[in-house]
Amino acid sequence: MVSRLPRGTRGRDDGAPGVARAPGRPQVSALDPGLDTALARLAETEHLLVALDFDGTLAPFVDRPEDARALPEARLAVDRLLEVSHTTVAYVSGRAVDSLQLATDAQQGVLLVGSHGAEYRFDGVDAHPPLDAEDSERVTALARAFAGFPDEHPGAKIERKPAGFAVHTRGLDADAVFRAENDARRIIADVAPDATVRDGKNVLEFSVLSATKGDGIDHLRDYTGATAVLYAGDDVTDEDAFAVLGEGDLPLKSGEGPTMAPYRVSGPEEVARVLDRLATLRAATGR
Ligand SMILES: O=P(O)(O)OC[C@H]1O[C@H](O[C@H]2O[C@H](CO)[C@@H](O)[C@H](O)[C@H]2O)[C@H](O)[C@@H](O)[C@@H]1O
Repeated sequence: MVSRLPRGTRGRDDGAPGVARAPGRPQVSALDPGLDTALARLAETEHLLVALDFDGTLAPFVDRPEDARALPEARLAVDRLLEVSHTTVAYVSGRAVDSLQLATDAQQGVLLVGSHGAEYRFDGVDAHPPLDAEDSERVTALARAFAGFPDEHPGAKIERKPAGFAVHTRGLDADAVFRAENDARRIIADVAPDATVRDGKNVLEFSVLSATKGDGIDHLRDYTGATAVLYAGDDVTDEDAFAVLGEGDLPLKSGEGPTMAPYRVSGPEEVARVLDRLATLRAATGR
């Protein structure tokens, strides 16, 4: 359901004369007043969990998944949040947890949720997907079935994950995307018809597990004892995370597209601005 969608302002009052800002900090700019009020309320909570999707939320999209990096100002805002007590930051991604660790160069203390809620790395301890023998066989069979895929679909890339694969089509023309996705869906239907299939931005993903980012948020909430959660995400799979948020939490959509999140900003730059503002508000509570 698409509900009211207050939007962060874009470019309004940026770099106003006389407004001092620390190097690397996002430019000072007024946020949507409704969003700013919600951030101020959130900052007052006893234990705050700030859970952040990565690609499209902290990091702009790039052609090669291994090249994606968070905007420096987003990273700096996370650093500021990590300095405040009773505040936990988590990265929650469709990436495998190893890939997420590499791409984020995750700061000490940041909790990681990978593979859409199937993998966790909390305080240096890994919890891997509980693949039984049958699941493992299905992953192996899929690997075999997709072995020739990049040759049959030049430009398409396969990204391996512990419980499945992503078929990347960024940069292909519409016909090639259509053929690649059709072919991938056919292979999955033949080899692992029960697999979970997810559409993303220029990517088709499939997993022999059915965990969602909503499971990831529930687990993070239990683990941290968080009394309120900000979750920011840009893609369809982030709707699973928004769906488990409730009273007192703050769902924030990054970028275009339908969403159930009541707050929206235009993309990673504005997400960084929101996080910086939240860090300021949270620090001002004296924690
Ligand atoms: O849940 P997320 O952190 O948003 O991860 C979703 C997928 O992100 C990555 O793919 C996307 O970003 C790439 C780098 O910018 C881009 O090339 C690709 O087109 C996007 O779909 C990642 O590679 C996937 O594993 C994630 O599931």
